Amino acid sequence: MKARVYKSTGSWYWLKDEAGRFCRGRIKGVLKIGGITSTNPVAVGDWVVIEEEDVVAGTVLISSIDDRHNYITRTSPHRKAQHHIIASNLDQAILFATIREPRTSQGFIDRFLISAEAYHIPAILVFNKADVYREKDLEKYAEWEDMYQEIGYTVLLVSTKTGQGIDAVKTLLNNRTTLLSGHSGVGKSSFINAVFPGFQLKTQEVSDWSGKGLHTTTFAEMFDLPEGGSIIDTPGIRELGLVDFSRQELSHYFPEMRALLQECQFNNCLHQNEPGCAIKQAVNDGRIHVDRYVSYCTLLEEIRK
Ligand SMILES: Nc1nc2c(ncn2[C@@H]2O[C@H](COP(=O)(O)OP(=O)(O)OP(=O)(O)O)[C@@H](O)[C@H]2O)c(=O)[nH]1
Ligand SMILES: [Zn+2]
Repeated sequence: MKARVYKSTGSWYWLKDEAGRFCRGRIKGVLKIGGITSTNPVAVGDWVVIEEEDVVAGTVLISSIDDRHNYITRTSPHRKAQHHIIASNLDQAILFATIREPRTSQGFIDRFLISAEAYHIPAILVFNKADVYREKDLEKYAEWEDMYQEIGYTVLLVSTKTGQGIDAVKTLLNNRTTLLSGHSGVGKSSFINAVFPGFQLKTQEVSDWSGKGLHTTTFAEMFDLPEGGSIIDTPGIRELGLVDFSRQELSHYFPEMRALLQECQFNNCLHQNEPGCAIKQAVNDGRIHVDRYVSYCTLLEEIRK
């Protein structure tokens, strides 16, 4: 029978089988996944095959893991030798951000988007605390909304306080597995509490099964939403780390640059001062937003060769 992993504590896993029953499972023998060595072979979000172990105790054995359509790691998706998979099979990642109290920086937003691109996870931007935005903040929001929508990202303005825009986010969560990310204090918990009353209670129940209390800071955990779909919200992974890749790869994770890369005169162009650079041309023409190009240059500086 198939089951999905909701929580991992190292040696035991909390699973939900196809019939909707929760059970506790552990790994049967040695599991190999596509030749990858991982410090935790089974991750939250994985689909696995289970076999009955102890019917009375309700425990099962995990005998194999289905291929993952994507996953996030603590270090990097490219450092295969030592990576630690935190969560898998994500349909989307939402970044909660704010224009005020406090202002999320564009650098942080772009970092998140680039990581999501590198992990092959569709990203959504949700700007919260609309109720406190002043005119200048709303102008900034409008500017970012234009800039990011133009590239193809979904951008929403919400307030968990007044309820503005909340239904639109709720709709996006339906029947999907969503990773929630964002700086501390942007209102992720407020959002969950506002749209899913009673959810807190449920988290408690699920987390108590091990009898060891909550260890959510180190281990990812997935929760079902009452109206279908599930979210992964773990403090330790709220800020998707910048993945580890080469300087050459960086522009591939900017969707607005990706389409133009073939047009640069040099195929190893880093879009700095090279002649015949299609990216710089597009920045000059206004087809690529100059602020996104600045983010690109800043990140390029940070990446060692
Ligand atoms: N004005 C206003 N304040 C909000 C809104 N949403 C959340 N807050 C406040 O922002 C603060 C942080 O909210 P939380 O929901 O705890 O933020 P969080 O993202 O879960 O933070 P961590 O749990 O630290 O990651 C709280 O004081 C909330 O009351 C909003 O829409 N408007
Ligand atoms: Zn170029």
